[in-house]
Amino acid sequence: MSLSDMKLVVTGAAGRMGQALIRVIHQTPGVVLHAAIERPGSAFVGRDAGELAGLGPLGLAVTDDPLTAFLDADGVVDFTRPGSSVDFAGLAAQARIVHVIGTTGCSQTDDAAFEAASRHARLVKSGNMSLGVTLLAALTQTAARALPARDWDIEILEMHHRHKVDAPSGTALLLGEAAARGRAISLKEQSVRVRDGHTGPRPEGTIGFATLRGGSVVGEHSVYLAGEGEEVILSHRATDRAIFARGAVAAALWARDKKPGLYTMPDVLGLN
Ligand SMILES: NC(=O)C1=CN([C@@H]2O[C@H](COP(=O)(O)OP(=O)(O)OC[C@H]3O[C@@H](n4cnc5c(N)ncnc54)[C@H](OP(=O)(O)O)[C@@H]3O)[C@@H](O)[C@H]2O)C=CC1
Ligand SMILES: O=C(O)C1=N[C@H](C(=O)O)C[C@H](O)C1
Repeated sequence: MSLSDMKLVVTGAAGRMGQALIRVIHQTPGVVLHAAIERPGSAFVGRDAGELAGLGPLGLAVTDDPLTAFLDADGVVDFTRPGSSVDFAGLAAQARIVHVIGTTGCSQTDDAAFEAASRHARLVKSGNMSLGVTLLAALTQTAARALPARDWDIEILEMHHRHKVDAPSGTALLLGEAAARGRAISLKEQSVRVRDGHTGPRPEGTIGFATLRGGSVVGEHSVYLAGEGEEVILSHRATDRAIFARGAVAAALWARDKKPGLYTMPDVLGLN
C-alpha cells in the first residue's frame, strides 16, 4: 500500500457483489481495502474478508461498525439494500467521502435522501456499473430518437438469477429512461410495467417492460425496437460480476478529486 492509495470500505461484504468487490480491489493498483462491513448480528462479522472472497486471509476482519470505518476512509462501495444505502449515504456525507451506490430498487424518497447527502459527499449512483451497459444506454437513446414512435414500439426484456428481489431491474429502468430521453417523453407517464389478462392493443408510444427470473443468470438485457416487418434488438449479457465491481472501483477513483455532487456512470466515462 502506498500513502496515496484510495482507502475503500465495502458494505455488504459477504454478498455476491461484496465478494466480487473485495477481489477486484485486491487486484487493482491505487486502491486498498480499508474495511468490510456486514449488518449487526450477521454470521459473517469477525470473519476474514479475504477468506470470504476466496482470496485467502487478508488479516482484515468483517465489522458491523460503518461509522468508525467511514471516518478514516476515502470512499465506500455499496451494493446492499435501499434502506441501508440511504443510511450509508448519510454517514458518507458526515465523513465527506466518496460513496459509490450500486444498490437497485430505490424509491423516490430514497433518491431524495441521496440528493441531500450529495451536498457533502461525492456520490456516484447507477443501476449498472458496467462499461457495456453504459454504452448500451447511449445506443438506446440514439435508436429511440431515430425511430419514430408512430411506427416503432419499444420493449425492454431482462433476466436475472432467482435471488434477485427487485423488478424491473435497475438496468431495465435505466435503459427505459434512456429510451424516454431519446423520445422526449416521461418514462413515469409512458411505461407499462406489467401485462396480464385482456390488456387490449398496445398503446402507441409506451415503453414496455418484461421480467424473467431463474437459476444463476448474472444479468441479461435486451431493448426491442419493433416496427412493421423489421426489428432492431440491442442487447447486453453479463457473465461475470467483476464487470460491475471494476466499474464501481473506477467510479470511486474518478470521484476522488471531484466536488460534492450526485454523479452517474456516463460522467465517470466522459460520455456526458
Ligand atoms: N449497479 C450495478 O452494477 C449492480 C447492482 N446490483 C445490486 O446490488 C445489490 C446487491 O446485490 P447482491 O450482491 O446480488 O445481493 P446480496 O444479497 O448477495 O448482497 C447484499 C449484502 O448486503 C448486506 N447488507 C444489507 N444491508 C446491510 C447493512 N445495513 N449493513 C451491512 N450489510 C448489509 C446483506 O446482508 P444480509 O443478507 O444479512 O441482509 C448481503 O450480504 C442489489 O440491489 C442489486 O440489484 C448488483 C449487481 C450489479
Ligand atoms: O441484482 C443483480 O444481480 C443485478 N442488479 C442490477 C440491476 O438491477 O440491473 C445490475 C445487474 O444486472 C445485476
